[in-house]
Amino acid sequence: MAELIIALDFPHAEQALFMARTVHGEADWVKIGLELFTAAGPRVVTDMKELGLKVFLDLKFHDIPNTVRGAVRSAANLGVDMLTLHASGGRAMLEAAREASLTSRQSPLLFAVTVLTSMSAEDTALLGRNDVPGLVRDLARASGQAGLDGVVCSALEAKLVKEDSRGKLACLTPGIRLAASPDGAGADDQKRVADPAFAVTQGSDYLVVGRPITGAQDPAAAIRAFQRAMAEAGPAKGKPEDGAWNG
Ligand SMILES: O=c1ccn([C@@H]2O[C@H](COP(=O)(O)O)[C@@H](O)[C@H]2O)c(=O)[nH]1
Repeated sequence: MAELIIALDFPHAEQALFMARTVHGEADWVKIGLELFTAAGPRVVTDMKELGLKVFLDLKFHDIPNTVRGAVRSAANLGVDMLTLHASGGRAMLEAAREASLTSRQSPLLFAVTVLTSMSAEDTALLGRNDVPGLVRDLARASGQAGLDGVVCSALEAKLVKEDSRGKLACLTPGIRLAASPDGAGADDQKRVADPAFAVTQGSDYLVVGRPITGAQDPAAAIRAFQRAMAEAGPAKGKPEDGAWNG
């Protein structure tokens, strides 16, 4: 069963904790990203853990292997359950991260970011690749070879990653919106977007949702709406043209 992760993108710990208490009991996972961690520091991780929540630390490490090894060790010591690094950091960096995770007491799950969901083929063309799915697949392969647990991609590539890795890599998909609209309305700054049912039918294991929940009038009700859509995902909804658009 796929799990929902709530992205707590706030500038102050108090706001994040207020939201965490509001959604408590509705979701097991929260995501602490660059904005919150930079503002609030490691203490906010401890606070979330004390509330009984699982913490996904989404700092997307991308540096030389020795530095990333140390960063993963530090994050593991904070007690995070999952963290991210960039797949494009190279094989040695990914392996250093894995070694640090495996030798830590907590061994957090490691997910490699393939192509950010805010990027389109126009963006990746600057990196010499205009086939987003192909680039996601290649970066996912490298992540799998380095022994990582999974990758971050959009729901549009989840099926490809699952098939290519023979189900070995878990898929974590941000860019999830309830009302998937072909003209991109409601997508905010996300380019590769899908609705929850589509993500689940494509094999996504973790769906990350921020603003549609944290910006809702009733965040707990919004979480329930996402969970209902995930639970209702039937096999008939898996056609590529349903529930997805590609900006
Ligand atoms: O490729 C990526 C990797 C990470 N994210 C993060 O997910 C959430 C999405 O928030 P929304 O408000 O639902 O758009 C956000 O914290 C990003 O940092 C991503 O969107 N895409």
